[in-house]
Amino acid sequence: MEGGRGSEEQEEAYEVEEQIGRGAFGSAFLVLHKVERKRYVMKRIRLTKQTEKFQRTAYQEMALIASLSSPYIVEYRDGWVDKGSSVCIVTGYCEGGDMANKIKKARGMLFSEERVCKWLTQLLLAVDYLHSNRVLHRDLKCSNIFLTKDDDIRLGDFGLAKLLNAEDLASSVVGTPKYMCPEILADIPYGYKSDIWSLGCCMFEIAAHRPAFRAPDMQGLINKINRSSIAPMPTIYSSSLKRLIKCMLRKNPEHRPTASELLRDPHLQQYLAASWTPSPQYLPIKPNNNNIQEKQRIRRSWDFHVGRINRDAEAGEGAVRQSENFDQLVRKNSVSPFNESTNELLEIDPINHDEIKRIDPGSSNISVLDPEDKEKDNHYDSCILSVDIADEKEKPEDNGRNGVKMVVASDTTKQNEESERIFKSSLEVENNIVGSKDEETQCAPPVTCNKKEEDSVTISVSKRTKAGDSDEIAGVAEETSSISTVTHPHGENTHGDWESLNLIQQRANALESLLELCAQLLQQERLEELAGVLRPFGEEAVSSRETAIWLTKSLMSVPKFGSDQVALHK
Ligand SMILES: Nc1ncnc2c1ncn2[C@@H]1O[C@H](COP(=O)(O)OP(=O)(O)OP(=O)(O)O)[C@@H](O)[C@H]1O
Repeated sequence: MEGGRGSEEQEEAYEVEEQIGRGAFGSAFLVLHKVERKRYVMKRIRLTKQTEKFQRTAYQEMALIASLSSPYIVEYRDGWVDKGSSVCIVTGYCEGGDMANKIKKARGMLFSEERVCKWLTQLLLAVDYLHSNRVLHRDLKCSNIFLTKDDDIRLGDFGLAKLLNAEDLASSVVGTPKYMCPEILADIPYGYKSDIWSLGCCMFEIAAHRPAFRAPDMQGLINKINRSSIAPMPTIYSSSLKRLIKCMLRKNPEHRPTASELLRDPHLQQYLAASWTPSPQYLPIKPNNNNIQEKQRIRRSWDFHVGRINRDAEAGEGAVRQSENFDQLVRKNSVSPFNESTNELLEIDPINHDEIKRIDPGSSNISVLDPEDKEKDNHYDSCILSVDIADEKEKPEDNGRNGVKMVVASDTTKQNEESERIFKSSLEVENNIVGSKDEETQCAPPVTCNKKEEDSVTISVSKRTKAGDSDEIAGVAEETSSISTVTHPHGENTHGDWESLNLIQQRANALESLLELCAQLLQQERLEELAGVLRPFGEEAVSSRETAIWLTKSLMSVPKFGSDQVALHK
């Protein structure tokens, strides 16, 4: 990277094929490397500050950009300062174009859950890579997210904002107000969590094909951003995905998870495993302590859960054999708490979905990540509760049929016999809209795998809807919803308090998720499916009255907490 003659030679290595863009800060060209015969994109960014000091900064920034390399960021090829008036940066050419265009071209046809989750994972890997190298992107938007011909992400234009002067940047923010984060509005410096906000805005847009924040006027927009008031996302997406996007858009930057915390979410594990960098650092589950008995208990539960142990024998009298569909569903939607090669029990270490109290490492422009802070990330207790509306379109026998399947399961709770009586029974209901009805009641094992949580409640609802083969789905086709997690850092509260709190939280979340689902089905007038969801609470199964009594009792019997101790799930 040299100025003067050196830069001319560098520029001569490329043949300009066409100008592909002209923005406020300069121009973009599609160029061909004369020797490599490979296409690149050359961006010429005008330097507004001509001082020697600023040129030095420009070189430093380019050196930084040049030193970064990740499978999910646009490859840097070359860079120079052109006769002191502009910076030229040559990067890899992404044949798939940018995400803003991709959304436009889709013309309302939503992308599949799998595709959105893959993109989210790859973007998080890119952002985590930048942040681990203490680089802020500062200009994350759909038009800076590129796609390869294989539909993989390449994040572009990172770090460039630093080369632009403050006025230009301010005007660019005004030019793209939908990406403004609350801290910018509050005059708090842009930090790592501001990148997370912008990524949340991008992900919302990718999922919903419309901006996360929209208002008829600027004041309305600012109000919405300040309240972090986002419109609902399309119902085809799982609540796990929606939850991940929503938590990136929390108003308080400290409450937004980091990219690496998001990557540890169980919902993204399969996409992470398929990525170029399936680093163990993102595993949500970590080696547990040496409690052998506890390990055996969980191993047994797990084997039972995935059907390795005969359920009839395990569940005892009254149990009914579960359908093959249920087994497939459970396996498909479960993350094993074991390292299957070493048989080692692992512990779920999810993101703290609601109240991660971290110091934002990016509260100043570029700051050092605190290694101790990273350490702390590994010390969250957790419990899991899920309401899953799973896609079952892969099953040939279900092709094109609609139905609802519901499973309610709970681990034993020593403290509460009544809850055990009600929730130890697992209910499976299949309500086939087109044809045959098939109802079974079945005991199911616990799904949670946190050694500290004796009590867990899992409600899992799978719903089959007709889904096309196309990757881009119009309308409702599939849903896989939610793993709600309550976590807390060690030491903030007494263990007993947290156990009770988690228990209440799980129950409240279970109820909330169930009600949300029912309301949604009612609103969409999917009454038969609604009936299927509610059937387990009817006379012949678990009565709604009993459930209500049990929930009320358990909520009334818990100790009171100070408001600062309560991590509420939203
Ligand atoms: N690495 C790349 N691969 C493929 N296309 C690219 C690449 N970089 C930029 N482009 C395309 O070139 C065009 C111009 O890009 P450029 O970044 O200069 O402008 P912009 O995205 O419109 O504006 P800005 O990023 O300044 O807001 C856009 O259509 C963009 O999709």
